[in-house]
Amino acid sequence: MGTGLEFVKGHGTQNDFVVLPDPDGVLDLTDTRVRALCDRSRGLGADGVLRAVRTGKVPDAPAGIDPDLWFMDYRNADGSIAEMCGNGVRVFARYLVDAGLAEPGELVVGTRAGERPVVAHADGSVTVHMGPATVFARSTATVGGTEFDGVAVDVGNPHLVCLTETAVERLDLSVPPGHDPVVFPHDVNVEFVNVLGEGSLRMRVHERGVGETRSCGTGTVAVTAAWLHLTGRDTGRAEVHVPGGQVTVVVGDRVSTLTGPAELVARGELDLAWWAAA
Ligand SMILES: N[C@@H](CCC[C@H](N)C(=O)O)C(=O)O
Repeated sequence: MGTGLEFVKGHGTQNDFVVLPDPDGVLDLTDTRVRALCDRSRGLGADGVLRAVRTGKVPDAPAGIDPDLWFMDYRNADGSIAEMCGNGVRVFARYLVDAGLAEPGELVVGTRAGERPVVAHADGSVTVHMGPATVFARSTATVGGTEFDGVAVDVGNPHLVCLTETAVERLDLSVPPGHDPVVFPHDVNVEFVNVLGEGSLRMRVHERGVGETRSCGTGTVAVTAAWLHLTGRDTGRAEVHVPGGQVTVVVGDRVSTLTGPAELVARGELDLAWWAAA
């Protein structure tokens, strides 16, 4: 490698990220630089940025996370910070293993939602222990003047899940769905879901801080929890089909798991002059 800034590009079910290795926490990752990196015309293009930094070097990391753990400092494409990213953690784990920073198998990743145990499987897929998925309210979303009933779910970050009979392919998600700011004071990720059969869900998502994406890992956990809740159950399993692929979600009493693919597609260097000007 030369003198530029190292990056890795990866995706999980086509939710794509730029990984920036920064073990000592010295990168000045401003929201302007995140926006430039994620821009698909003037940057590398991505839904978000994952800075790989030791937890002890992150001043705003939640208390109680082992300072030696690798911390996923997640940023949305608009530069905003989010608590958690389910597809991002899978890509992050693959990056750590690929870079020799973690052994394949079981590892733990620090996130703003807390520690997340992960299993990096030999076939390239990754299982993430996502913590609890908590249904906390009923609310509504509006798309093109039509109101959809929804269930509010906390998966470390906020989600509004709308199960609907309208084919999700028909919805216009080019603009953010309307939502109730009293229920979601910090904005929200909104999912629309068709039930295909027992344990089989189809989802589209409009992500806070990004726009429509081809997948959202925390969203797949939220839609499974909401579907179970609306069918009178607290625990269960679903295959969730998203535009970018398919993942498996198991919602348990205290913890949910998300299993799906994670692929690294490129590694290279950012031009230092571009970075300085960004
Ligand atoms: N794509 C992610 C979620 C990323 C964060 C989200 N946009 C938010 O602001 O909460 C996932 O895979 O979970």
